[in-house]
Amino acid sequence: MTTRAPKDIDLASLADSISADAKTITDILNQEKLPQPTLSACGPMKYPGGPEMARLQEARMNLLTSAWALEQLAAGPQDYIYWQAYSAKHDLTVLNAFARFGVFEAVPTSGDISYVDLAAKLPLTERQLRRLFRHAMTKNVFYEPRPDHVAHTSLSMAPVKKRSLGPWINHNLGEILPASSRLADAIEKYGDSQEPNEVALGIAWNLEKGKGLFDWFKNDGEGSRKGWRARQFAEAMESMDGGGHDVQFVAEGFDWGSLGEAIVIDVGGSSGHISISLAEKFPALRLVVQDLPEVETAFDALVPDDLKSRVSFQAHNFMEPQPQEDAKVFLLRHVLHDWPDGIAVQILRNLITGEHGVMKDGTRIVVADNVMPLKGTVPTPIERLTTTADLQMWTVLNALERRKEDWIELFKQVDERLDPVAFFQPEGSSDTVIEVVFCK
Ligand SMILES: C[S@@+](CC[C@H](N)C(=O)[O-])C[C@H]1O[C@@H](n2cnc3c(N)ncnc32)[C@H](O)[C@@H]1O
Repeated sequence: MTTRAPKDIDLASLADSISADAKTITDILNQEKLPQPTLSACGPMKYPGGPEMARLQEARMNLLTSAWALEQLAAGPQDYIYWQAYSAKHDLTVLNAFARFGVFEAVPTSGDISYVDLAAKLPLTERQLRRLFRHAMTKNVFYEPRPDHVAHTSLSMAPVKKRSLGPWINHNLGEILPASSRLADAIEKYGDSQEPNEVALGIAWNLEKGKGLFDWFKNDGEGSRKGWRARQFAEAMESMDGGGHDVQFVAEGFDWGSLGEAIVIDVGGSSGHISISLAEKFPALRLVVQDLPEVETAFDALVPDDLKSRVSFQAHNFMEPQPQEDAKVFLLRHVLHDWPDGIAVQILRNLITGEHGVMKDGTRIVVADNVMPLKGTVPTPIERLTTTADLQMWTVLNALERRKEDWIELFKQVDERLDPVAFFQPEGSSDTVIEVVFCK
């Protein structure tokens, strides 16, 4: 894959490639008798994935890349930057308000509703609703099928059909967006600090000195509400199944079937969505999800009855030595990227030297995380997921997304006996699955 030089990008060539890629996608969906993408509320939620859809996914990535450039050329440089600075933040704030006040769910999934009737169902006035909707509709989030009435499009239906998108919006736009807007302030205040507490998040939320993201999540709220942010975060993580983070990629990235009957520890496994999907696919596995105690209620709500005998929850702080001794694999998905090197080293060492002594020979650590790609080696939409994750980690924890050589160096720093034997990035995945073997 090569990056095109700016001088080679023009309106006519973009329009041609968009037309060709759109035709490829349409034809493949027709051949497979699958529905076409649409903004109509009843449309499909996402494109089909898997290795057999590689050609469709490639065309889709090209189409997105070209469409973004087309928008920029159509706007022109001055207007594009001006509009970005002016309008884009409000695209996000309307989504945040819709999620916070239950607007997505309050609009009927078929037919429409008047602004007056909607206001009667919600803690928002008719005037507030009209203003929020008016802006959202410019980006096809809801539409007005007749005057003074609002109805769903496929975009506004997404959080209704996939409930975890609500907590995903609340976390990203309610909690992280105020912090992102303070990144420049954090740079001015802390320079290039690697301390997890000297971050934009702390400035935005006025966090107590020395307290970081997960302390805040655990402790915010009073009485039964205490820890509500940790629970919301766990629900938000469930929506990380799609957009390059599909849960199937963890299953595809390592030969779980070869383990036979085995115990797998899902370290920092949140509400267990990855363990549940592995348990469904690999019936010989037993999985233990370890996370902060505040997350257990979210786990209880998610784990299906028929998997309860094979997927369990254990409250465990990974800053302390590992209590499980019989595991064949420790899985860490989207955990190490949350921490700067010094702390990531400590988390991994706590696995190697646990409460019961040193890890057995041949035990594996499977890491599913971004490996920062070399520039121009992955499609732009996938690259944007890695750069987004990198900035998000910087903003909230002074952590980072690592390049392959950074990962190799990290394992070496932890223990010379750790051998990263495979780096595998499933087709369409933004994450790479890294298999690390402990050899005594
Ligand atoms: C980014 S999430 C990843 C969740 C999950 N592995 C996934 O792939 O969706 C990081 C997880 O680490 C957990 N965590 C943070 N600090 C922890 C600690 N000290 N001990 C155990 N878990 C912790 C958080 O509660 C959260 O569930």
